[in-house]
Amino acid sequence: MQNNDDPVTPRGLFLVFEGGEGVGKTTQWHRLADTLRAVGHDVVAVREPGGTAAGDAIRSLLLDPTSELAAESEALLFAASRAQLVRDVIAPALHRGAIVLVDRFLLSTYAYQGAGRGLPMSSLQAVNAFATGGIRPDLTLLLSVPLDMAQARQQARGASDRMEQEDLAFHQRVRAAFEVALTAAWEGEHPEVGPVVAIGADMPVDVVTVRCLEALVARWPERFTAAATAALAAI
Ligand SMILES: Nc1ncnc2c1ncn2[C@@H]1O[C@H](COP(=O)(O)OP(=O)(O)O)[C@@H](O)[C@H]1O
Ligand SMILES: Cc1cn([C@H]2C[C@H](O)[C@@H](COP(=O)(O)OP(=O)(O)O)O2)c(=O)[nH]c1=O
Repeated sequence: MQNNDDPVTPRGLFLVFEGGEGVGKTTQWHRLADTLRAVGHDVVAVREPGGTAAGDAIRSLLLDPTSELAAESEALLFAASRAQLVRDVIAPALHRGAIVLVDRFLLSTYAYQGAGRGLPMSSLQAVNAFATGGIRPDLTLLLSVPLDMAQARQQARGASDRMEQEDLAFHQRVRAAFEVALTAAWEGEHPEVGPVVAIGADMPVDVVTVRCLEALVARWPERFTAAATAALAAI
């Protein structure tokens, strides 16, 4: 296990999927993991909250519609799950050179607990710096679709959790926060998030996968051209 006195110096690649509910993050996270493994990459795919025994217990508490949590407790629980995931899974995988794909990370906290719940950004940054020990994504793929499409996809998926049950105004604040994260000014103020790239996800699943891979090829051509070629051939 890492501790905060032992800085993480990863060799692998840390990639994050972000966006509101129903944009297709989980679908693309699965597909990208499968596509990369098929061409021989060592891939570790985990989701937040969760991905460890403690994190999965925290996830149940956070998403259970009957849980009554103050906004501050909620933020600390998301951060606790993240702290465990970084130390048990993400940092060790990066050290051995794996590609780590995470379904949600810091940006979700800023959008949901910051914009959604109205907690101060400086507190969230401090708590999360402690939680992550300073480990930073190499790239965040921020998926977006028009609101009506996200809602239709969400309804098709069924049963809603504690966060999904929040009102429309909450989800509009979350959505707006994700959009702001694409601006150069926001990125400049949040170096801990790393670079963020927008992926238009309002297309068939296969096409969105190719878009994700193209974003990776643009940064790391040697590493991802084979996977992108295979994904294109599969359409
Ligand atoms: N590109 C797409 N086109 C049509 N349906 C999709 C697409 N991507 C995902 N879906 C469907 O939409 C629903 C939500 O997708 P999911 O990946 O769970 O979204 P998220 O993780 O962002 O909430 C699922 O039923 C999924 O099968
Ligand atoms: C990681 C994270 C997630 N969340 C929320 C977003 C989701 O509503 C929920 C995770 O549920 P999940 O089912 O994983 O998301 P999705 O349905 O989009 O695939 O937790 C936060 O509020 N803060 C966070 O830091």
